[in-house]
Amino acid sequence: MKKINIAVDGPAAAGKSTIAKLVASELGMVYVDTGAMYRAITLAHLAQPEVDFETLVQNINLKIVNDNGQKIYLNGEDVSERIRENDVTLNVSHVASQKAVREKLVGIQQEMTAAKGVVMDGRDIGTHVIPDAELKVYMIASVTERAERRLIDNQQRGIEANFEDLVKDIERRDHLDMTREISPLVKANDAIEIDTTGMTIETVKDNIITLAREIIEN
Ligand SMILES: Nc1ncnc2c1ncn2[C@@H]1O[C@H](COP(=O)(O)OP(=O)(O)O)[C@@H](O)[C@H]1O
Ligand SMILES: Nc1ccn([C@@H]2O[C@H](COP(=O)(O)OP(=O)(O)O)[C@@H](O)[C@H]2O)c(=O)n1
Repeated sequence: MKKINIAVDGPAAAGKSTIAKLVASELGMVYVDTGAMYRAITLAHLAQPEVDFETLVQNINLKIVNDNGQKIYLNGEDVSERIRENDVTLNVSHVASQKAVREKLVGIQQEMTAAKGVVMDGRDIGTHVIPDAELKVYMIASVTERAERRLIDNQQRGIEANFEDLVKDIERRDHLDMTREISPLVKANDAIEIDTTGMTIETVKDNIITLAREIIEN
């Protein structure tokens, strides 16, 4: 069977991580959430805002454990839940626009995908990290549906949230991510767009599995 990489990109809270994790599990592939890496660097920046980004990323110890899901450790501490909190979410797009940060993380991500067999989700995976990925998916959904989904996520995690603020945050982050200078969020020319508005998780997952199997088996 052919070993492939799958790139899943799209705006905030479109369902990328949820679907990428399920697809990886069903196909026996490794799931990598790159947003978590930008969030972990953001957490480090918030702890030391006076340190420039170049120095920050040189001295950081980031460990990513991908085993049926993903855990992320910052300087030895498991920060997988902490990075979902509002202070990180508010600052992450600014941190992710920094050249030193992107160079460091893209390097790690390209090492992780070199041997193939990875489903990786983010903003620039199909365009910059793995431009030769065998399957590229660009996942979108309406802003209101994305905010409703994130509201439920946050309530389940015990993170304070309300619908109006989530709509604003999602729109603000999408704008920053789509207009930044380095590797902005954009659909790769060869990506397949899936609008998940009104779709169940099962249906989205099955659509991508079908696309992947066609490539793997041919
Ligand atoms: N059709 C769907 N596709 C993907 N996620 C969905 C769908 N319907 C509801 N959800 C929910 O939406 C949320 C999406 O969050 P997440 O996967 O973290 O998005 P992203 O990685 O794009 O930010 C999850 O809580 C998931 O259960
Ligand atoms: N490959 C990536 C992944 C995330 N990011 C940045 O990291 C932020 C958080 O990503 P995420 O996937 O955790 O965001 P959510 O949509 O899950 O809230 C994004 O808003 C981008 O600013 C990026 O620039 N490039």
